[in-house]
Amino acid sequence: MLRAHSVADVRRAESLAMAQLPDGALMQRAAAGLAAAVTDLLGGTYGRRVVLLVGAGDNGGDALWAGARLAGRGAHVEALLLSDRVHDEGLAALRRAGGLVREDLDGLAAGADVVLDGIVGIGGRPGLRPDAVAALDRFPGVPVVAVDVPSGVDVDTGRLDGPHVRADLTVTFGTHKAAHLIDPASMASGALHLVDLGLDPFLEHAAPVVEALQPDDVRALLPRPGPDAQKYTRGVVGVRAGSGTYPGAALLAVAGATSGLVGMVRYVGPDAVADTVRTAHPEVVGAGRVQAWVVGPGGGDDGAQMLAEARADDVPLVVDADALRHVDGPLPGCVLTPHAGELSAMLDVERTEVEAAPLRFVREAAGRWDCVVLLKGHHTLVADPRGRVRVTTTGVPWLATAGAGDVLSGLVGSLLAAGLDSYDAASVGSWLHGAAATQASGGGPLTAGRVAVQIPRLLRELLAGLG
Ligand SMILES: NC(=O)C1=CN([C@@H]2O[C@H](COP(=O)(O)OP(=O)(O)OC[C@H]3O[C@@H](n4cnc5c(N)ncnc54)[C@H](OP(=O)(O)O)[C@@H]3O)[C@@H](O)[C@H]2O)[C@@H](O)CC1
Ligand SMILES: [K+]
Repeated sequence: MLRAHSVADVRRAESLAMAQLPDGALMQRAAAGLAAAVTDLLGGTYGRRVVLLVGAGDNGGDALWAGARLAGRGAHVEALLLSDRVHDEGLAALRRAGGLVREDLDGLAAGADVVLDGIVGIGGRPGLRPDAVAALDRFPGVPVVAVDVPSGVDVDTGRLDGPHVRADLTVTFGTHKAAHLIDPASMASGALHLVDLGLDPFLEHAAPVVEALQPDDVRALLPRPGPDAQKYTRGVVGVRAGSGTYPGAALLAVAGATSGLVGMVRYVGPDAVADTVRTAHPEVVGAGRVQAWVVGPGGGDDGAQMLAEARADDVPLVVDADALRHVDGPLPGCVLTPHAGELSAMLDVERTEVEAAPLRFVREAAGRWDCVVLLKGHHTLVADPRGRVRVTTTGVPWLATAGAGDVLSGLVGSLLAAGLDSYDAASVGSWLHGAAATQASGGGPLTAGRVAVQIPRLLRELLAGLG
């Protein structure tokens, strides 16, 4: 499991670790890891041109010490100091290694192979000062490596408030921070590289702000049939979706549900849609007992009725699309799967507010409806009423395509019916959905149907230990 911790917990862990180490040891570990990552990015050091943007704190100190290491190995390193006071020892080390130091933009070289953003780290406030913005503007198209976090983002929430760095790579220290994983800041972090500082023993009891499932976690959680399995004991999922206007949503939700994780899939909906569903999926049967219902995709005006009928069975539900606006009270054990527009309507706030602070609103929704809420986005969030949050880091931008959400709700429903609790079902389903999309995309466009077809292949690889 990948975990992101709060700034307060990182500070606590760092001070406990530092109490057992010689002065400056953690910064040296950070700088060594940073220099190695920059060397990898550049494919070497000799003759490479490196610009350091250096702020007042230890984040600038990391950049200076890493710059000294790179200069020692033949890189041409120039540091722009963005504050009157910067890390003294780091500055002296850079000078000793032959690095150049500038106090304003004028003397700075015009080109560079990489810019290191050591403006601010976990001690920074959101936004950037004009001198930092001007310095970044000087290097259009040059790869930016953020030191610990892209400067200017809100580290604990992932919110953006004013200008900020857009990194190609973020080299972070000790543990991940929320801003690396949570939208919109996650989009400013680029690729992530974690440098181990030996903080894990000191973070053991700190609850993460968010966590992200990894292939081994998903493999361990996947339901699999025992030797005495029967179709009913494996779980039965029912889908109430589709309408005369949106028959395709029923097909796609059923396609997500028939990924092979349950013993049986039922479909209940208008006769004409049911015929189409059964033609495409002959294994799907009609009404009967289920362990979970998927309600709402393409339901149109029937959303309220679909939800009422599914609730009558007293089994866990996945509530999606046209059923979401009819949720009128707590739904313990269930999963709601809104996108930002649907959640904003449910909470009666502007969509832009939800997009600016998805972590806040997904938590609020999980508390309000006493159930798991899966908020779809670039990095989908899954929150439970206890305040736990998982973030999905699988997937590709091509997955933003019509019908992808229908496949997801069917998939999550099948995991619920197979016996996973609502938090695991939603987060594992979202992980699988993103990973299947990445495979199906192969770097190019994809349709929702192809994501569904890919899921059993992905499961096969995961179960074989290839994921
Ligand atoms: N602790 C450890 O063991 C280790 C820590 N490590 C490293 O330390 C980093 C944390 O360092 P830190 O605490 O010195 O804070 P940091 O983020 O550098 O800057 C704070 C200063 O910036 C300023 N400032 C604030 N907002 C600003 C803004 N928007 N724009 C511009 N300036 C702004 C503010 O000063 P002022 O406002 O007074 O000018 C304040 O003094 C951490 O991210 C990691 O990289 C690693 O070496 C591993 C070991
Ligand atoms: K930074």
